[in-house]
Amino acid sequence: MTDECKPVLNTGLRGVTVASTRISDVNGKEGKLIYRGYLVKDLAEKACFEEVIFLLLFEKMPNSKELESFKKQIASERMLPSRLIDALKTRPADSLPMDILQAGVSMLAHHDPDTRIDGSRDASLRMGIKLIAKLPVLLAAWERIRKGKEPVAPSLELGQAANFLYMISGSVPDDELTGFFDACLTLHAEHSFNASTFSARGVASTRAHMYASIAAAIGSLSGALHGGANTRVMMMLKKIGSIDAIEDYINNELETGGKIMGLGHAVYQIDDPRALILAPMSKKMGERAGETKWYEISKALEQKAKAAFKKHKNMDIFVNVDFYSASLYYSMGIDMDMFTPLFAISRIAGWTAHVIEEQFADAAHKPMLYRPASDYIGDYCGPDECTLSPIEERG
Ligand SMILES: CC(=O)SCCNC(=O)CCNC(=O)[C@H](O)C(C)(C)COP(=O)(O)OP(=O)(O)OC[C@H]1O[C@@H](n2cnc3c(N)ncnc32)[C@H](O)[C@@H]1OP(=O)(O)O
Ligand SMILES: O=C([O-])CC(=O)C(=O)O
Repeated sequence: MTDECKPVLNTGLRGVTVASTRISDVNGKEGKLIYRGYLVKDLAEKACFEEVIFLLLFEKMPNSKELESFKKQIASERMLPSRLIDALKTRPADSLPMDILQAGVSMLAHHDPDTRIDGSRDASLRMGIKLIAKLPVLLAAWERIRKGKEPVAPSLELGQAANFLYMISGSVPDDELTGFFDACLTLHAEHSFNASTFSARGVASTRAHMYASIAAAIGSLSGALHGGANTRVMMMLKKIGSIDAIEDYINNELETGGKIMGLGHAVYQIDDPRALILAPMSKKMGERAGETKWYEISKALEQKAKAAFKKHKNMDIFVNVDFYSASLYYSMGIDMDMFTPLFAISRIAGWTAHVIEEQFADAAHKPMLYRPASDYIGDYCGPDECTLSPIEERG
């Protein structure tokens, strides 16, 4: 077969089902996202993030007693080893927070005896809960250390959302701010076999432990085409700067083959249901901060980009989760390079559930070690293998 006749195999596994999952479903046609049977929209409106974590890990919504005890369990696991804080203080202040998180997760493994227990579901669950508790504390500690401040010790009383905002600022946030951030955590918590979750599952499929799997997921989430897009959306909004400059920006990107960050999705063929919830939240948070400019530029950019894609590329384009979270976090006063780490301290809930499912699903649904095939383009020496000549004879 000549090269021209060869089928294109760079499919990114789009539409290929690689395993079953009970954790979530992304319906790309209808724009519906379901966590273990519940619509994400309902969860964001009516449940707190800890209820969602419980649902993802234990396959049911908790009752009040279960929730209280689960919240206490998470709070009791928040403290970081002092040697880890000392290590953070040795890192260059301009290290990327996602790199700090990835390295921090690997360092946390050194302190956890559960990593030494091979193959136990209980140990895996314990490691997952420890990571859910510690990841935001690690991030908040870094946010302060890089600015020359001492970390704030985590609270035993506050929930995940309020405690994180408390640890970065040193003051307890009001209920409105906590509520907004809590909903953001719920909206980002899980999304089936996205790139970072698939990375975690790929590592877990080798029976490596929870920390190894989560470190891989964090690396994957950091990329610009995945979770890293939210930071780039804000950079783009700042570069555009005003509604008047939007059209030129879009035309330039489309003409030069660039990407408009926060648009497009590998699964959704309609606006991302999370973006539909985040857009009005961004507007409200802008009003609260006394600056709606970034929301307004986002809204106008969405409309103009949709029209431009139709005109220039004859295709429909849709907003994804990263599009409005950017202006929302910015209005909350969060630094731009912290947006993707915020994604990580939420998605840790989904990742841990997936690692456990990958390793401990019942026999009928147990996934196999991932090992896809590849198409070797072996045209180095024509149709035959290359002759290995001694080093002194090589050109
Ligand atoms: C949490 C998340 O991970 S959500 C995604 C976050 N990522 C982003 O926002 C980055 C920008 N978006 C993108 O790069 C893409 O939309 C992806 C990678 C997310 C998904 O895209 P895919 O399903 O792989 O589609 P693909 O990249 O093949 O795009 C199809 C066409 O639409 C174009 N397209 C898709 N998204 C965009 C975009 N944001 N800007 C410009 N063009 C785009 C592609 O260039 C391609 O055009 P072509 O056929 O002329 O080459
Ligand atoms: O599912 C995907 O490909 C990306 C995404 O939206 C997510 O991980 O939240």
